[in-house]
Amino acid sequence: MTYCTRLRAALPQYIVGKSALMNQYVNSRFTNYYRATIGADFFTKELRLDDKLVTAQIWDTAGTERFQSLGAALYRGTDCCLLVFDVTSPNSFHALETWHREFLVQADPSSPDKFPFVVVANKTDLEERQVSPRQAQEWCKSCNAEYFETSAKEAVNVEEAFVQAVRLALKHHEVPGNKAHEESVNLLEKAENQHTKKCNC
Ligand SMILES: Nc1nc2c(ncn2[C@@H]2O[C@H](COP(=O)(O)OP(=O)(O)OP(=O)(O)O)[C@@H](O)[C@H]2O)c(=O)[nH]1
Repeated sequence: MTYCTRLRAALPQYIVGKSALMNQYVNSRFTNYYRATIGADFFTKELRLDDKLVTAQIWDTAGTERFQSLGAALYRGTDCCLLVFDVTSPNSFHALETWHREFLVQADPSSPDKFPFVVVANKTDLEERQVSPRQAQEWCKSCNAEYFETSAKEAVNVEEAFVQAVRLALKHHEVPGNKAHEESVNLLEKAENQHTKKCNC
């Protein structure tokens, strides 16, 4: 059975390493080269979770673009949101509050207080850390978000963070009445049709 779920990396306007995290998770690669994301990038990743084959759609949104300008359509139907900050940038950490709030406004989930968030503290390989794990964990507790410390550069905890996001996304997706439920089912049908076509060729 194939499950299809959607995640978004909705992130503050700092170059916190969103694309690097994606690249590490999807392609097992890292580069020091910086290329700004324009609009949003889209990736898929297939993974086996327990007995289920899951296709995760992961959206990497541009950190330099105003959140609102991307439009609610991009955020609706999301099953889980990853909020990323850079542990060497207190500003990127403080911006999480705004991104968290704005995401809920734009995505407009059926039960905002139950919507799953994963907070990712990235660039932990750097020595000039300025946001402590305790500080970050306290904030996560206040909004019921799960917390991971990562280094996209050294491939530390990246897979763990994404896999947990997929688990939470599936759980959210399976709750009838969630807006994401219907949209994801449509996506699943599309994927199956494509698969049949491929097999017939
Ligand atoms: N040392 C270190 N550098 C990192 C890490 N992750 C990303 N970087 C670097 O940080 C810079 C920005 O990374 P990106 O992944 O492009 O950042 P982004 O958040 O996607 O930026 P936008 O696309 O502008 O939103 C790049 O030069 C990366 O090489 C990390 O874990 N450790």
